[in-house]
Amino acid sequence: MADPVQCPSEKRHYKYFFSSRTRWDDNDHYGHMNNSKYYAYFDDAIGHFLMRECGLQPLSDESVFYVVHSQCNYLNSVSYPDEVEVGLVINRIGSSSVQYGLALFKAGAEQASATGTFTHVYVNKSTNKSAPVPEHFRKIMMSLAQ
Ligand SMILES: CC(C)(COP(=O)(O)OP(=O)(O)OC[C@H]1O[C@@H](n2cnc3c(N)ncnc32)[C@H](O)[C@@H]1OP(=O)(O)O)[C@@H](O)C(=O)NCCC(=O)NCCSC(=O)c1cc(O)c2ccccc2c1O
Repeated sequence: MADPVQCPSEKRHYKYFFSSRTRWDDNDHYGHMNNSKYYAYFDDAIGHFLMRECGLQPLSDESVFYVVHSQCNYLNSVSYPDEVEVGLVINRIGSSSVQYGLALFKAGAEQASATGTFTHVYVNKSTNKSAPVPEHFRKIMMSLAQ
C-alpha cells in the first residue's frame, strides 16, 4: 500500500477558499452530511479554481482535467444547514498530473471537518491520453503550492 498522503486539518495550511452552503438532500438518515457528498464540494471548489482563476473552458478547450484518484478523511460531522468553506492547496505538479490538497471547514472553524486529495490528469479530449500541464496553468497553480 502507498504511504498515506499528509492532509493537514489546520485552516492556515490552505491557500484558496471556496464558500458554499450545505443542502437539504446532503443529510442522510443519521442527520449528517453523507460521505459521498463531500466529494461534490471538493469538485465544486476545484472546478471554480480552474475556471475562474486558471481560465479553463471545459466545453471548448482541446484538453481538460480528469480525476484519476481521490480520497477523503472524515474528522467531524457536517449537516444541513451549515455554511462551509473548502480550502485548497497544490501538493504536487508533475508532468501531466496535479495533486490538490483539500479540506472542508464549517464557517469560522480553524480545524477541518474533512480533509482529502484529488489528483487530476490533463488529458487531450481527441486522443484521451495525458498531455503536459501548460505553462499558464502551471504558473497559477504554483501560487497555491505549499
Ligand atoms: C486520465 C487517463 C486518460 C490517463 O491515462 P494515460 O495513459 O494517458 O496517462 P498515464 O497513466 O501515463 O498517467 C499520466 C499521469 O497521471 C498520473 N496518474 C495516472 N493514474 C494515476 C492515479 N490513479 N493516481 C495518481 N496519479 C495517477 C501518472 O503518474 C502520470 O503523472 P505525471 O505527472 O508523471 O505525468 C486515464 O487514466 C483515464 O481515462 N482515466 C479515467 C478518468 C475518469 O474517467 N475520471 C472520472 C471523470 S472526470 C471527473 O470526474 C472530473 C473532471 C473534471 O474536468 C473536473 C474539473 C473540475 C472539477 C472536477 C472535475 C471532475 O470531477
